[in-house]
Amino acid sequence: MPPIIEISGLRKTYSRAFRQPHNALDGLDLEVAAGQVHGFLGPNGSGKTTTLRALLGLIRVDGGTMRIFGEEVPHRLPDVVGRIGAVVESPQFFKHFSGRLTLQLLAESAGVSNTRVEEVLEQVGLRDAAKASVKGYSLGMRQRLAVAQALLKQPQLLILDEPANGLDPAGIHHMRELLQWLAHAQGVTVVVSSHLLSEVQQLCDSMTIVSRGRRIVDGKVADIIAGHGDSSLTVRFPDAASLPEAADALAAAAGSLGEARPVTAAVDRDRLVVRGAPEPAWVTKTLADAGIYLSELRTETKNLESVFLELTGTAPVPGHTVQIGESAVVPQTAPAPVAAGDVTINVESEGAER
Ligand SMILES: Nc1ncnc2c1ncn2[C@@H]1O[C@H](COP(=O)(O)OP(=O)(O)OP(=O)(O)O)[C@@H](O)[C@H]1O
Repeated sequence: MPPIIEISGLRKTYSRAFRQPHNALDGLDLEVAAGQVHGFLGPNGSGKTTTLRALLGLIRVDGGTMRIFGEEVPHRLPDVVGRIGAVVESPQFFKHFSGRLTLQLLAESAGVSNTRVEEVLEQVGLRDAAKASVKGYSLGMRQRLAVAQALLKQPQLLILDEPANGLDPAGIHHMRELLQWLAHAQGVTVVVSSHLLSEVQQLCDSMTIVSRGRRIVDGKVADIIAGHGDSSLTVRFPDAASLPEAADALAAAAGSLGEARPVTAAVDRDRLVVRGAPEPAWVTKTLADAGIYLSELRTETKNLESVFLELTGTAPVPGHTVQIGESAVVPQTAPAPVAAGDVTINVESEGAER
């Protein structure tokens, strides 16, 4: 099955008063496969919201190609917009309406039944607060209402910008279960941009990490962590004077292992950091054979946060070539954005380009 979202070589430059133009997207590539939760991760200002807004036809881009459900957007957005639900940036609602009335009005205008309103209220956990007016809703409740709104038309693609924003831990848990259920049981493709790395690690099947408007890495979350998750061992001794001797003993023993991947043992202040050891017991035995006894041996496993920091810390600098994948040859000017029309989108200030 072709990807649900395909973006190639996307470029967006913002002009800024009295300053150099800023390349928010510098040849960004993105692919999202069907029926999974895909995390879109990147440091502040790396271009996530710009990408999502471009995809939804809310801003013009300066180059690149984008496809949703195989249709080129923004040209063909009207053909696919009915299959997309999205929440981009802070949702805006009429404060004096209740959550239920808000959804009922939207449902009516979209030709969706009232039964569906009750279903989505239940799904996002707002049933008990459905009668209350939105002005009394917390940020997290508004976020749930926005997701409910995006779900009304039973979209096949759900795009959420920072969905955990404002949610408490129980709300995050609930949202995670809902999004995973939608993807895994209902076959909805869910794209989630987030800063919450541990949340992405728990929520997403696959992810794309971006930095400075470019893709740094993409793939299954578990594979990315495993691929960059070179765990290390921290070894401490009763006497720090043993450190150089221990490092030498491990280096000598590593030479006879004949492993393709070298074992390294580096002294770092009061500890030895060992990488590439076949197993912790190999370190203990090697040191004991050399007459060196350790006081602590700890495995330091990398998580998504350390992988993210490592990858975005070594991100490409502006103007350099893309690291992963090739950007397509792109037109210099993309067609005008299509109005949001009947897509379920919440934006703070539609199309406003500062
Ligand atoms: N309308 C605009 N006018 C000028 N510059 C903009 C505009 N929108 C975004 N930018 C700049 O483009 C870059 C990318 O912004 P964008 O909001 O896409 O990043 P992001 O990854 O979503 O960031 P965050 O995680 O902080 O939301 C930033 O440097 C931002 O300041």
